[in-house]
Amino acid sequence: MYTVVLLRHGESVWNKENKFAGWTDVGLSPKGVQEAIEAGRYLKKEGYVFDLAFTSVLSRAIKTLWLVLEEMDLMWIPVYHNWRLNERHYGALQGLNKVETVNTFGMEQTQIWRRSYDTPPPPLTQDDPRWPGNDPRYASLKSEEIPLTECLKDTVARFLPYWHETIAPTIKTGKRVLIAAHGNSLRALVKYLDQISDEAIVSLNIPTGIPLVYELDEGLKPIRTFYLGDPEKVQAAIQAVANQLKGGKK
Ligand SMILES: O=C(O)[C@@H](CO)OP(=O)(O)O
Repeated sequence: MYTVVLLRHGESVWNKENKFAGWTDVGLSPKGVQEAIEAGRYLKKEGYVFDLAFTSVLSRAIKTLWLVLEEMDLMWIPVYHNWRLNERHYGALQGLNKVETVNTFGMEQTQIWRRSYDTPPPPLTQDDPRWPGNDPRYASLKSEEIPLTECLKDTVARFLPYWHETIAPTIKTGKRVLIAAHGNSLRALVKYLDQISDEAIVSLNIPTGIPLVYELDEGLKPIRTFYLGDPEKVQAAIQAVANQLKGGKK
């Protein structure tokens, strides 16, 4: 049996302000820093150890991983960064407040952009300052790999090659792996591992800063999955993510 731990970054400044972030490189809020430290403490207390870690190229996931590894006395393990673990690109919604988006475009449309499997938000144009193509961390990407927007289906499509080519083979060598990433890149992985349908994935939400443990069989099929934390608090945190559009006028 293999054990892999997935961790969404701690609360970001834009999670706190309830803004769509996507590939915007926002940092952790003070609460997010605390969540990451507590996740590290909890993992250590429960006896988890990692041989290596994977993360995105976005600071909120990297910083979360740093804090976790510091708490676990594991700052020395190899860490691999890859853009394929980035958050889903939120297109022209990046930077907009979620409730204000509901007020402008309506709940139904906003919910489709936020959670439908295959309808992406409106795209950026390449002259938009939010376009990632001028950012040096994406310099090695082909232009067709740099998203202008993404639905979850697109995130699954760009994430899975990294899973199949790098992460899954690493797990199969027996290495104990931690993946620090984002709400929607982890939803993409959970969808794949648990074979969740396109319809059911709409209502799956992942809370910030709470380790999600997967015990996998030899073929990397899930045997048991659980969050490390008080079940009531975990449920409340999941519900809070689901409720982020609430409070709008339409
Ligand atoms: O803003 C984002 O990039 C994501 C994660 O914070 O938001 P959501 O949960 O609405 O998909």
